[in-house]
Amino acid sequence: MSKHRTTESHSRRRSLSDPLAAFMQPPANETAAERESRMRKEAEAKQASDKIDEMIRQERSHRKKSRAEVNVLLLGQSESGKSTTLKQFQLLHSPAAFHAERIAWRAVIYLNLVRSVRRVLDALSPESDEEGDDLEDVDSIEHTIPSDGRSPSALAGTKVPNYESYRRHLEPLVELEERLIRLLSSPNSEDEATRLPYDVRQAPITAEGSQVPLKTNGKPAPTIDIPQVHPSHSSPVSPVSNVSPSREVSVHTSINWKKAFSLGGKAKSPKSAHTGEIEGWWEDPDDPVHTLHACAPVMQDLWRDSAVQQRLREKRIRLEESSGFYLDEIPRITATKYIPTDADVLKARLKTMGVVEHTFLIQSGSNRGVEWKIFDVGGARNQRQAWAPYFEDVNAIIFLAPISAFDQVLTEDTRINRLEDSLLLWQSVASNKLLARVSIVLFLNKCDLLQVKLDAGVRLNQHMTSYGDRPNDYDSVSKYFRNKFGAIHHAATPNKERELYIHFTAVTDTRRTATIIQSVRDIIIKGNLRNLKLV
Ligand SMILES: Nc1nc2c(ncn2[C@@H]2O[C@H](COP(=O)(O)OP(=O)(O)OP(=O)(O)O)[C@@H](O)[C@H]2O)c(=O)[nH]1
Ligand SMILES: [Mg+2]
Repeated sequence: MSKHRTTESHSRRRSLSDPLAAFMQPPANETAAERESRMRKEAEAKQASDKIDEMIRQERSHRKKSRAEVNVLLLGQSESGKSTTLKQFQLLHSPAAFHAERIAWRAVIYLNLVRSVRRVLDALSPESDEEGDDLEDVDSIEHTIPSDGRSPSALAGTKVPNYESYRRHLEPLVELEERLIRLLSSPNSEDEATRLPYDVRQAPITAEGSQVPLKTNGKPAPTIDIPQVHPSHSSPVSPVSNVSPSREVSVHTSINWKKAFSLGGKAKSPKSAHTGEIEGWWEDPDDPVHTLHACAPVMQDLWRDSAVQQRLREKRIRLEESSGFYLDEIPRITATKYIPTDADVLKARLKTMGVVEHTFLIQSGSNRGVEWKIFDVGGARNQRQAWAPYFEDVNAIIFLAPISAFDQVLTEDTRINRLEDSLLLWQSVASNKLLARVSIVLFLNKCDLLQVKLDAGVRLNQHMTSYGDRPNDYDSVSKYFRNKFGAIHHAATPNKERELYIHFTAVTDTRRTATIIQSVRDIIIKGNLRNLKLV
């Protein structure tokens, strides 16, 4: 009771020194009805005041967005090319850092290569015939939907006489694959032995779906994900890794992931510490390159074997079009002193989980450089819920739709056609009210693969009946996609003034992409200036 009185007398005292508060004080002889009316008015006044506060906050945030920095979000389904586009931004705007990081991609490229070899062996194994060969058995990356209605196994037949010999000679790759995955995921176990050091903050390997996101600065740490081959093709003697469960394996990473793999520190020979000589990993007998180098001739024979090629054709496995394909360059990639080229890094495949942020200082004309933040998100279905929080502060979106994927299905849900998924995703982005004032640039990506596919005779109308009898050539097909995506935006956008910029891209092509990035930069800057005038 006495406490209550004290509080009341405090507020009375405060009110005497504050004329506005004194004015707001209830009259001493206020009736119940007067009190109710006063309370209602006060609540209304508070609501109005909160609304003004919110407007001020929004305006401040808008002004900040328009002036101090540009936030760009890369969106699109998994394997659409978002991370590759980010690499192109790095190559253009921080080439020194990109080059310094090239060596860090060695482990990823090795793993991509080893996994391609394994896919070939899996496709040849007699077990794969016995089990049937439905589309879900192997990563769907290189699998396509048969357009003639027949299952690939119905066509399988060619035997590969040297299969057993290939399998035996390539067995060391089983252990190597396990090691590379371990290296990419758990730094503590092997970094001494391999000269591929890791950031110790990375979390251990986990199956997708059971990941425990690490936190950095309050946000979940980005993770990487390495596609796994379905174990149904394995046998006790098959060179199929026993670290490979049926699901994809996730590897959590942190911002320092690439730094941890770089040439600094342990990637040099211990000798260099004493002599000052720059020596390399090739001196270390435990480095993964030696196993690869030793297996290279057999890998090469396997890939060049006409019976193997025939078998892959029968099974409609087109590894050449899949992510992380290096089988055409085995001698170069497995050379002991191999250093990844820019093109190799752009081709390397690591699935993104979470959101990765990169900052660049971008000069435009006489402008003294504006900070650009580019956010690269995971595109797989279970990753998309992480996108929305980034919508609020975004200035521009680059949406990637891989138009070569019209005959492929999603890895995460093999019932869904990839292009259908892209179209739906595009519609939901284009119609999003939160993004109404955000500039949107559409990359109709993987045009190089589209050309190859159409040239190989794959018909679009077998997968999209709406294409009808139009010619199955690159010009007609690409125009059709442009119109289709354009029409969806036109119908769905809540901002009819918004101009849509569409580019046909192959984001692994550095020269072409550099030109496109320049023009995207100008579009985004222009859009930003326009918004600035509206403030
Ligand atoms: N040939 C060709 N390959 C491409 C193109 N764009 C991307 N790739 C390759 O496709 C694979 C997947 O690209 P990413 O950039 O990792 O895809 P993403 O959209 O980041 O995928 P998530 O991280 O799973 O969301 C990589 O191996 C790229 O090198 C392209 O235009 N042409
Ligand atoms: Mg990615």
